[in-house]
Amino acid sequence: MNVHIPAGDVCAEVGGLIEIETASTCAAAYAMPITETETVAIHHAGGRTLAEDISAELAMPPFDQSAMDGYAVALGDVMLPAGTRMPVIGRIAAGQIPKELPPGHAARIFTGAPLPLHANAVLMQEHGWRDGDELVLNRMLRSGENIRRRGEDIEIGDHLLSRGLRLDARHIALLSAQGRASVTLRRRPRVGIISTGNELVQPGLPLAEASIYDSNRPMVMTLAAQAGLEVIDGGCMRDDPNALAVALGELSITCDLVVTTGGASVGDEDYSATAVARAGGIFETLKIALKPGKPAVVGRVGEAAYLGLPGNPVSALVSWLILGGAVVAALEGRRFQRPSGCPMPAASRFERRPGRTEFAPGRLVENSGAPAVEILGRGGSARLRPLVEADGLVEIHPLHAPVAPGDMIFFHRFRDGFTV
Ligand SMILES: Nc1nc2c(c(=O)[nH]1)N[C@H]1C(S)=C(S)[C@@H](COP(=O)(O)OP(=O)(O)OC[C@H]3O[C@@H](n4cnc5c(N)ncnc54)[C@H](O)[C@@H]3O)O[C@H]1N2
Ligand code: MOO
Repeated sequence: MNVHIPAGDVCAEVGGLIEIETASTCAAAYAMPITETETVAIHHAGGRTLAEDISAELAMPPFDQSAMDGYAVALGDVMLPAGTRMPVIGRIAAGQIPKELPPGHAARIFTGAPLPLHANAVLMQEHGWRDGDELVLNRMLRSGENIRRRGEDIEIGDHLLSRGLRLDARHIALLSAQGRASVTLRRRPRVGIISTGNELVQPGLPLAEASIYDSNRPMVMTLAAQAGLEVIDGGCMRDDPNALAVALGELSITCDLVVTTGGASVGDEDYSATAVARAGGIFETLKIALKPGKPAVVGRVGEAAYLGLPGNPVSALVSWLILGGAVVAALEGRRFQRPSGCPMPAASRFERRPGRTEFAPGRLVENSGAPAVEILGRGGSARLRPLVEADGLVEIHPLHAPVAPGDMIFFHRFRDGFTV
């Protein structure tokens, strides 16, 4: 059955265009959260979504230890002044089990080595010198100096990480330090990606007249892979809604999300919504208060979420970051939080009309010694060069028009999380 849900039923409309947040919510509503989990070796878990809550099973540090190369000193409650002398007995390297240190004595010790019993301070080796078997302090030493105490970072039972978290290198380090060789993760979302357009030619083949090379599919496949998804290449298809419907139906059997680029707008040759309907899916055509990335189709085919990105390459990129980010988060059972960007002053004037949130390529520059961002590539949703010359995307508020030099705009540095 073909079901078309008019945009107004679900989405709040603002001046004929829907707000970005509403569009993201609409897109995400079609995603069915993945419930399957799998156990994965810790060094393959980066970028994946945690499916278990993690509590500390190990205190960290696990034992009292030296934070410096130097001398462990059993100084009792007193503070030792510079010039103090004491006998040095023993040597403790990392990994060795120390003997008890009698009060008033010192032992050579190295960073990470366990403190001997009674030692309660470590003198950095730069702060003392050896006179035969004796250590001479050349500065004062207080109890507790240069010691990492057992459990001072983490105590057994502390809550560490919550299910739904996307793991990065910091989390992998913490899990490894806890002795975890593997973790339970949500299965990776599987995304099938198709580009559409009679004008498209595959890179590597000769370019026919009135044709361009397909750049969207490789770009979105790369973005999806960077977001930790399993990517299935659905190929490049002609503007034929029946053939596209068949391809969507096939991909929806194995994929959690099917993405097309092109044909998302209002032209007679824009077939993505028609193809979804012919595949038996449901959809909404969105007109979003977003520049570029105004048109998009969201919906579902079978059990797979569907996302029809606009054909212009920069539009496809922005639309993927905004809508794709929301759909992927929903599939992974995460709450989608669109990165807020970092406030930065604009380096120069940027003319624009109010109404839509605008994303434009931006380059970091220095303005009278202070960092600022220069907006590149005026109005070019089809222009890849400014995108490549940029350090990130600037985000301009819908009502901020025009942008004057020094005005605050929001900068999203490429790879600062704004890669989904
Ligand atoms: N009358 C209107 N026309 C258009 C509107 C509108 O509101 N009213 N919106 C414009 C906007 S904004 C965008 S964005 C585009 C979106 O168009 P479609 O999603 O239908 O995409 P196409 O028409 O198929 O292609 C647009 C453009 O992008 C090129 N393209 C398409 N696929 C690829 C690819 N895989 N690699 C590289 N380039 C691609 C295509 O050749 C076109 O130049 O619609 C506007 N029109
Ligand atoms: O939205 Mo179109 O994406 O302005 O180029």
